[in-house]
Amino acid sequence: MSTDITYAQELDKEDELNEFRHEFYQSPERLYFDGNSLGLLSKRAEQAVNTIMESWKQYGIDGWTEGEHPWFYLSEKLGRMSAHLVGAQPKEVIITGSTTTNLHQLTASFFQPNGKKTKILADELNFPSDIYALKSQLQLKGLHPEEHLIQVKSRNGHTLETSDIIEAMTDEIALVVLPGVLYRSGQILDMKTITKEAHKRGIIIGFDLCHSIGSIPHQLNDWDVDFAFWCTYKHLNGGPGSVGGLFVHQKHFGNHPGLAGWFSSNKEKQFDMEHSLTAASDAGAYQIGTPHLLSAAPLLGSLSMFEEAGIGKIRKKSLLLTEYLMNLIDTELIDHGFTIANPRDQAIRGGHVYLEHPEAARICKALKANRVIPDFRNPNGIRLAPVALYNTFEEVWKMVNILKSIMENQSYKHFENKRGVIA
Ligand SMILES: Cc1ncc(COP(=O)(O)O)c(C=O)c1O
Ligand SMILES: Nc1ccccc1C(=O)C[C@H](N)C(=O)O
Repeated sequence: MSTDITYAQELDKEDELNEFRHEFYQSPERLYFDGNSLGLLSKRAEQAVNTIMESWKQYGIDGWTEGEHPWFYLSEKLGRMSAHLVGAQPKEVIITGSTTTNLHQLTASFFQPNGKKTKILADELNFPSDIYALKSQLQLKGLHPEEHLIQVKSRNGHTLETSDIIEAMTDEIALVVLPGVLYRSGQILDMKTITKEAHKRGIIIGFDLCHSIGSIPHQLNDWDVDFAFWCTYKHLNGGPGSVGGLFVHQKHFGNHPGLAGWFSSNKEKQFDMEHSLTAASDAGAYQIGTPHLLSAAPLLGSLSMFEEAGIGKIRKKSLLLTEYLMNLIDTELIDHGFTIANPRDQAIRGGHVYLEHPEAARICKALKANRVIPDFRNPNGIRLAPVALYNTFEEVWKMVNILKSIMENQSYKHFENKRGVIA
């Protein structure tokens, strides 16, 4: 592979998603590689917020049923628009809540300790919020997390072995909750095999898709996954705090939600104001209260880009970008003490590259001072996400060369090797 910038420029010419980049607000002097933490704003997402504001302006309360996107049906509509990203039937997805509140809802609904089966299986590498939620759900059922939450260990601190996960599925496990893609190493778990093995043992299984949705394809319905949940502010570019999503397999339709509210209702019945809930007959049943419309609105714009681009093309470009980035790191940064700690194998490599370095915290600060935006993850990780819809190969080239000069001139030493508040 050539390390010349002209090679990167050639790759950009062949990029079939090229046009989408111009739809995002990209500052010309900034190189943004943090789309796995907060995706960039697109003009379509901005426009969609204006459209919802306009219906509020024009219709007041009647915006629930009037206007371009009647609010009463927006969560369902956005669910249908997201279904192809997770391989779901349209009615299996709803846009609602946040990652953590959806996990609470789904655990309250699907974790039914019974007889010997009283434990939840998770892993030791998942994002803390999921672990906090699972522990508190156990406590609500009067179960001690120290005893009832089992966390699969990682052999190398970065990845999980499918065989270790399966081995941990003992006859005491009632529920498994795992990430689809690990937030640090970017490893993709074999959701299909793990689901099959869980079901063989009579265990319900759900996945956190925060780092996989919009980055890799999924086949949740075919894989027979029981439930999944995710945020929409990373690869889906819904904006800070945008409304999350969840999937419930159609085989569970008709069950009562663990945490009910009037938006769990069948829509025809909702305004009958009865005190006994008739829950929606699809994933809509897992909604609770009034949708956060202004935080859902950007998704109308951003999801339309995914419908047009298609997750297949997005994944293809993402793999080329991360391959190119790793190759450049191998050749240009070899002498500077970096380790590529994400899997290289395409079958289990997610959408970002994870570098480790003992000086990672201050290297990230030096990158930011040079207008390159990575993110730092404790204790020594640098995440770099070249995003298919808006990053170019040339940007990857520039970023690696800036990183190289920071290492060569040791300018990172001007900063303290300590994380900031957020990263
Ligand atoms: C894997 C994972 N789960 C949960 C969360 C937290 O979710 P939220 O703050 O959207 O509830 C994040 C990131 O914030 C995450 O990366
Ligand atoms: N929600 C946030 C709010 C503020 C700062 C970061 C986040 C993240 O989403 C971090 C992300 N979950 C991560 O994988 O590190």
